[in-house]
Formats: sequence, C-alpha cells, structure tokens
Amino acid sequence: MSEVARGCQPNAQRDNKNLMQRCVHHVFYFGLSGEIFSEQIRRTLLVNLFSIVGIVFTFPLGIAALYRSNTWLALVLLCFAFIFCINQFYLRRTRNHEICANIIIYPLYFLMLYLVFTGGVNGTGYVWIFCVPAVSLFIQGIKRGVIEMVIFTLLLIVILYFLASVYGFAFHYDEDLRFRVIASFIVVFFLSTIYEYSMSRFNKALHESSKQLKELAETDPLTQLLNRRGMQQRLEEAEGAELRLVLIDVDYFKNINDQYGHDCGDFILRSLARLIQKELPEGAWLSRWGGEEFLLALNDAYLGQAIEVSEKIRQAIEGYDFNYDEQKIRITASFGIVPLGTDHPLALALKAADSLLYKAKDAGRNNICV
Ligand SMILES: Nc1nc2c(ncn2[C@@H]2O[C@H](COP(=O)(O)OP(=O)(O)OP(=O)(O)O)[C@@H](O)[C@H]2O)c(=O)[nH]1
Repeated sequence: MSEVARGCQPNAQRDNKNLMQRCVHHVFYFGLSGEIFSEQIRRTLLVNLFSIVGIVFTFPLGIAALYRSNTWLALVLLCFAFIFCINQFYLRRTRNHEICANIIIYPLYFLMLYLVFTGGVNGTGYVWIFCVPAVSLFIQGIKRGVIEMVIFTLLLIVILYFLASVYGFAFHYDEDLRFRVIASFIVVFFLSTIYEYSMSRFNKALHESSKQLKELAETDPLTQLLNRRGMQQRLEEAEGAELRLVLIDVDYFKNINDQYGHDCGDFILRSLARLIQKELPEGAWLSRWGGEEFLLALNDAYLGQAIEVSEKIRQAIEGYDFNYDEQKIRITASFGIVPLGTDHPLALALKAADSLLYKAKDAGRNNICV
C-alpha cells in the first residue's frame, strides 16, 4: 500500500485496529509494556496463557464428566478450573508470575497423575500427560523443569507399574500400553528439553549482543566515556532528581590541532578524559558531549560541592603536562555550572550551561561561571 493510500485508510478501520491491539495488550499482557521481550513480560504472558488454556480445557471437560455422572472426575476438573480462575485474578492484581506459575504447575502435575491413576474417561486419561514437559520447561526454565520432569517420570512409572496392582480402584493398563506411554512420554520430554535448551541459549546470546550494542551506542570511541546519547539517556532516566550539570570546554583547542596536529588533539582529549575522571567524586557521570566539550553530572550528594569539584578539575587541567612526542603541552578549560531538576528541565539547563560557558570564555577563559 502506498504512503498516500495508507494515509487515506478510513479512521474507523484504524480505530478498530488500535482497539484490537489495546484489547490484546490488556488481556494477554495485562497492560505491561516497556523493554521488548523483557523476562518479566515474557513470563507473565506465558503464565497467563497457560492459566487461560487451563480454564478453557478443565471447565468444559468437568461439565462433560458431570453430565456422564463421573462425579469424582467432574469434581476434580471443576476444582482445577476454579484454581486456574483464582490464579488469573491473582496474576492480574499482583503480576507476581513466580507464585502464579507454581499455582499452575503443581496442580497440573497432580491432575495429570490423578488422570493416569484413575484412567480418566474410559482409560484415556494418559493422553493429556504429553503436554506436561513443554509446560513445565516453559514455566520453570530448563534446570528446574528437567528436575521436576525426572521426578514426574518416576512417579508415572510407579503409578503405571506398581500402584495399579495395589489399589483395586486404580486403572489397570495393558502391559504394552504402559510401556509405550512411558517411552513416548520420555521422547516428548527429551524433545521439549532440547527445544527449551536451544531457545534459552539463543535468548542468552541475543541478550548479550543487545547489551553490547547498547554499550557501543552509548560510548564515545575516542575517550571511552559516555557519549552524548548515553548521557542524555541517563539524565532523562533521572528525571525529577536534583543534579548539577557542569559543562567543560577546552580553551583554544583549535590551536592545539593547528600547532601539533589532529593526532595530538586526539591524544589530549583521551588524556583529558582520564584526568577529569580521576578528580570525580563517587557516582558522578562524565560524558564527551561534543568535540572538545565534556558534560559532568553530579548527584544530590554533591550539590553544594559543584564549584569545589569543578575548581579541582580546573586546577588539575591547568597544572598537567600532556606529554606528546617529547613535547610538554599545557591546556586550560572553561566551566559552566547549572542546576537540573523539576524546576530546571534538561533542555533549559543545557541552554543555560552553554551561555555560562560563553560568559566564562568572554571573561578570559580558564574559569568557572555559575
Ligand atoms: N583532534 C580533534 N579535534 C577535534 C575533535 N573534535 C573537535 N575538534 C576540534 O576542536 C576545535 C574546536 O574549536 P573551536 O570551537 O573554534 O574552539 P576553541 O579553538 O577551543 O576555542 P574556544 O572554545 O573559543 O576557546 C576544532 O578545531 C575542531 O576541529 C576531535 O575529536 N579530535
């Protein structure tokens, strides 16, 4: 569809699509949003889906069992439908997917073992157990899921091979059938484990590489400090906190490039980044804001000390010999200090810092303007 045609899409149609998306978001994700594929969102979605599937299957099957006068089975199934419903409400209210996962998985194990033990309807109870490995590994993760599935398999063997002969009311399985049930269950368990293992490795690799990409996107390659984007992101995340911003600009840097060459300029920027870092108090963020400009953010513990910190940095720069190609180079820098907080939004604070810097330059450079 062309851009023009898309632009002409009737409003009602677009509204319906948005409404659908909002409904899906509300019903399946409980309105959770944020980082795509975050573990919290993924787990909540999975637990929610399994809970819905649980209700959708156990409730009608419970009613069907009641209709057939299979009272015990009906009671058990309806009980489970009730537990899954409660789980839905609890998950919706608390978003605690860990507790809700346990509310799903342990009753599910019990229900499956009960169906195998009693045979369910006409000895077909065992057909449901093949969904258990997938659900268990999805919900519990690879390590816990495998341990629980090994225990579940052992319990299955005990029920199929031993309990039936002890309890008269247990369903008696034919020799061939019980062997095949166990063997095919182990195959499903094995395949589900391989699938979950490869998925978790893939997710881990994806997570690692997206972390590396994020770091790369937020790091200045020359100085290895935060770049402008990284700093801006941190400042936006700290919205509302009281901070002090210090904009630092090297004086007459163009002359350095012209006199000693661009490589020397780069060397000085790298050394300067390390020099400033040494003078920083704990928890301060330093970034390369642009060419020969650095932006420093001091948190509320150092609000009153922004001038002292800046003065220390200024003196350190002024007194430092940058040794390049057996030449000692001296530089100075100018500083602009501004507050950042609820009364001083980022854009305005940066503008103010910029004009203070100009003032500092106008006043002869190598000084601090507040
Ligand atoms: N070597 C090097 N130079 C850079 C880099 N980024 C910016 N510059 C140079 O920094 C210089 C900045 O020059 P100006 O903006 O005129 O400022 P200045 O010479 O420092 O003068 P004042 O700021 O007024 O004291 C320019 O020559 C840029 O080419 C860089 O990554 N490496």
